[in-house]
Amino acid sequence: MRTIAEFEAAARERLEPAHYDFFAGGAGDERTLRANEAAFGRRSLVPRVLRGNGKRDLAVEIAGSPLSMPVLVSPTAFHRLAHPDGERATAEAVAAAGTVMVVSMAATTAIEDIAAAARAVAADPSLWFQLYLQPDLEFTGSVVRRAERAGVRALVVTVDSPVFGQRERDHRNGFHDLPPELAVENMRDGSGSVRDIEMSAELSWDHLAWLRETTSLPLLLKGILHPEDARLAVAAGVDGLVVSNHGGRQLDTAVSTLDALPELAAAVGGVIPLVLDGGVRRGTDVVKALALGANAVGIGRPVLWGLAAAGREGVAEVLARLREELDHTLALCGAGTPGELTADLVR
Ligand SMILES: Cc1cc2nc3c(=O)[nH]c(=O)nc-3n(C[C@H](O)[C@H](O)[C@H](O)COP(=O)(O)O)c2cc1C
Ligand SMILES: CCCCC(=O)C(=O)O
Repeated sequence: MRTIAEFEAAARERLEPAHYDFFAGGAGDERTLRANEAAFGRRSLVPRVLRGNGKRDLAVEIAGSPLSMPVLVSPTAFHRLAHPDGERATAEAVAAAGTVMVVSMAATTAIEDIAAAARAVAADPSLWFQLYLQPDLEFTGSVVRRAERAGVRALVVTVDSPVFGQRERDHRNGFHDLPPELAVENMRDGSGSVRDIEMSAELSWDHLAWLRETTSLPLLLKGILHPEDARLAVAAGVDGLVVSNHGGRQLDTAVSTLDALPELAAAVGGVIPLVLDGGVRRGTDVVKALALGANAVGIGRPVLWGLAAAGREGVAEVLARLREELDHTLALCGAGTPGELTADLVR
């Protein structure tokens, strides 16, 4: 299998239909889900030539973490629904590839076990932890302490989910919960019972200020689309933003991330890094996002397709293909590094 589309087809064959739909689906009419990919298709590259870039270097640094390429793994829930090895397999493949895995708060493996798996293949792996701020701040604080002790290098606070998106496929399939043998392991409280993740519309910048006080880890906000929110985030001392519409799973008809990117890049003016996710499937997509102002991209579903199709090897293969395509596209655009990509290369 060479392309992410082929991995998706293989994953679809293997997965229970309701689980495939949970991974693949989006909110409402899935307009935003489609728009993310379509936005890359609407743009063309205008390559430069004779630039003398025989040796390319894909490495970047984001929020203090080194990445071997400007592609990280966005947080996705329930990896053990995709493959029995679940998040451990993902962590091994991502650590071996030298990039960042953002572990979902809704992982089906405990953060300590994910960190151990990553450390078994790389001396100093970069794991970030995604957090839904819980209205119970004391419990939120205990999850943060746990992630810190496990050695995560940044927190990614998802802010696009004041309520859970309406996913019609899940309603139709009656898919609402994990099977009884799986649990959201990072939501265990002191007594060992597993709490439900609460989405809360009460959350405000005050809660973020509390989090900023409670940890010294770099903080990124995930799910920023409005430039004014980007400015507020900079003012709040946030260390980075993930330009995301949750892969079209929250607000349907929300702007595609690539369309939102230029205004967000202008709003932050390079003061903090921007990671874009949603619809990235090819090396050319990565180049377009970087040229229009992202410092890196995140991939969600492609990792799940690799994992479902072939476990750790499948995730490794998805990352290897994207790296190869990115390197190839840089060469064809006359660029030697991600930093050389500029907006004039995109129409
Ligand atoms: C099955 C699935 C589960 C997800 N779970 C989470 C999650 O737990 N936390 C979160 O912040 N985002 C979650 N996301 C959103 C991803 O982090 C990311 O924004 C999105 O998948 C990017 O789009 P892409 O799948 O087109 O690459 C999930 C996405 C999918 C597809
Ligand atoms: C409570 C699980 C949240 C998973 C999630 O964020 C998603 O499915 O998009």
